Order: sequence, then C-alpha cells, then structure tokens
Amino acid sequence: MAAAQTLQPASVPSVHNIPISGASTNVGSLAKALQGTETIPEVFLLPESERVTVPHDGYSEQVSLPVVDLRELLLPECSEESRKRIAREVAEASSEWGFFQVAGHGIPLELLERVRTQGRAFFSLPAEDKEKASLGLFQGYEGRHGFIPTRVPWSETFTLQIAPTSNVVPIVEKLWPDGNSELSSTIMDYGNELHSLGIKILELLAESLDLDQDFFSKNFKSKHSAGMRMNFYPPCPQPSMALGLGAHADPNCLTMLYQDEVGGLQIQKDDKWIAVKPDVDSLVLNIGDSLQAWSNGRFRSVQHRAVVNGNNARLSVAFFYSPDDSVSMEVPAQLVDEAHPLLYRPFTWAEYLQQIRTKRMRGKGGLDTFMKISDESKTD
Ligand SMILES: O=C(O)CCC(=O)C(=O)O
Ligand SMILES: [Fe+2]
Repeated sequence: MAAAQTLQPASVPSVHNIPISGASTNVGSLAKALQGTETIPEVFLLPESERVTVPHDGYSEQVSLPVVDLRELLLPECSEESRKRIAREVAEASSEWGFFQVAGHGIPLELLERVRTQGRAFFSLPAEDKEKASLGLFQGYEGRHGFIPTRVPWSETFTLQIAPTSNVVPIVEKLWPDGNSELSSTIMDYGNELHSLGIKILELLAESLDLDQDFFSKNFKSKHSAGMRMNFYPPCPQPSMALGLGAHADPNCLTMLYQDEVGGLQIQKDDKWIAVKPDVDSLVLNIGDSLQAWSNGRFRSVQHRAVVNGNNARLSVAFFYSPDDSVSMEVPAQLVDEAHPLLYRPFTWAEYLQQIRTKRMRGKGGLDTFMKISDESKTD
C-alpha cells in the first residue's frame, strides 16, 4: 500500500516556540526540548485510524514470537535429526510469522554489549556533532527522516554500508577525523558475525524446502550486500500518537535485529499488532520481500513497526542482508507446481530497491507492484 503523499509546506507551524522547519528538525534535540510537556509537532502525528493501541510493552501472554535455539546446531556433533528439526522450526516461523527470535546464535554476548554501548554513545553526542555524519537520505546520520513528509518517524538513525564495500570508516571519520576505532571495529566485527549467522539461516531455509543446502547461501558467501541501521527512539511525550518507525516490510532478503531491553518492536499477525518482548541475548530475524519472492511465497515478509514510549530511549540495530547485485533472484523450478504457481519474476536486489525508493513505497506494496507476475502474463 502506498503511503499518502500529501506534501506539507517546507516549514510547518512550531509548538512551544521550537522552530519545526521540516527537514532540519532533529528529533533527539526536539525530544529533549519537549521533556515534561505533552504535545509533539503535527508532522509526527498519525491519523486517528493509525494511532497506537498496543503500547510498547503490551506483550501478550497468549501469543508470542517463536524462539529458535541454535545452540545444538552449532555443536560439531549435531545430529541429522536435530538439524532437520531446527530447519523445520525456522521454516515454520518464516512462513507463519515471517519473524522469529534466535537464541544460542553463537555471537559473543560481549560483542552485543559493545554494539549497545557504542550505539548509545553515538546517539548521546550533541546534535551538531552527529550532523557532521549527515549524508542525505538513507546514509550516515539522519536526525529526522524526510522520506515521507507526513507521520515523520520519532527517531534518529545512523546508516552504514557494510558490504560489498564498507563506508564505515569514512563516515566515522567525518565525526572523528582521527577515526574512532572502537566504533568502527564494533560495527565491522558485528557485521562479520551476522554474515556467518545469515549463511547458516539461509542453509536451514533451503534445506527445509528440499533445495540444495547452498541454494540461497552460495549467492552470499563470497560477495553480498549488507547495510546496518542503528535506530534510536528518544522518549516521546505522546507515544500513542506517533511511531518510531511506521508500518513497513523490509525489502531485502533477511533482516537480523538487535534490540535493547526497552521494547517497542511490533509485528503484524492475523491483522493484529503483537508486541515482541525483548531479550538482549537474542536476535530477532525476519524475512524480507526479496526472500518472499525468491521462495515463491513460501516464506513471508511481514509488516512491522517500532512503537515509542514516554520514559525510555530505545536502541535497535538492524542488519539488512541481500545477495550481491549481480545475482538474479529467480524462483527455483522445484518450488513451482500446480498448487504453487509461479508468483514472481526474476529480479536483482539493486533493481527492487531502486523501484521502491523511486515510488516511495512503504508497507507491503512493493512486491505486488513490481515483481508479481500478473494473471494475464501467465501462460497456463
Ligand atoms: O526498531 C525496531 O524494532 C524495528 C526496526 C526496523 O524494523 C528496521 O530498521 O527496519
Ligand atoms: Fe524493518
């Protein structure tokens, strides 16, 4: 579904005498200035029908995200049955939920702690320092998102390209001319760990479909495309009226998310929003649009969002993983039969990303608009 495209004037009215000049508003500074008040500027407000009714910590006792424990898989003596069972768990969660939590992932917990410490330290810098790492849309630091001019996300982000080439060091040097090796090396170490975890998950997914184990992963091993986005959601005086990140589906293949203890990730399940209880030792993984298409719809890319709260700032770090742009993602013949007609045409990651960005798509509209094979073009 395309987001409403009503353009706002470049400069919108201010509240509390804080100038809200569209693009230049820094959400971190705004949140500080609005502390103890009860109103946020109009550009952040959601239409009434989209207001948040499940709070950031409104975890359900009955419905919770499947947890897959990889501990056994990582042991050299892991049995064939155990591997099959874990593959089945990953596949079931990927088709029913499009999401699952991974425990026992093998990534040192001390590295996750470094990610958290470095991420929080970055966002706690003065706005004028962070702005030195601003490079425009979807790159470096963004103190306020300008992609969709209404319902502006209540967040700051720091986006880095990890692979096939990394821009981490040059971006970090914009802020620290002598570099900040602690931040850069944390990001790169973490990126390497997630690359290994991503390969394992792709192998399990392929096995679950009776494809060659390396059907997906061979397209990531030597070269892949990866970006990391640190999301920082400051406390928000009107948490039910705004979102840290609006409902969207990730366009890439696989997303691996680290989130701190605050909570705020919500997933759409059976037309309801489910709040995911955070576990700082686990990661949340989700299927993106590209893998939904590549698997002929066997795995699902599901809408999710980030809800904010009035008291605690929240950090999440998303790692977006896709094959290199030279790879054409084409549904394998084994996944097409009478019960499963071919749904999507072959495409590359660069092509899909360009399409959704040009059309400013959010939500789940991208695949149906650009990649779906229409009924008329089907031969049978
Ligand atoms: O902050 C979160 O929990 C969600 C982040 C997310 O969905 C994204 O960065 O794509
Ligand atoms: Fe996402």
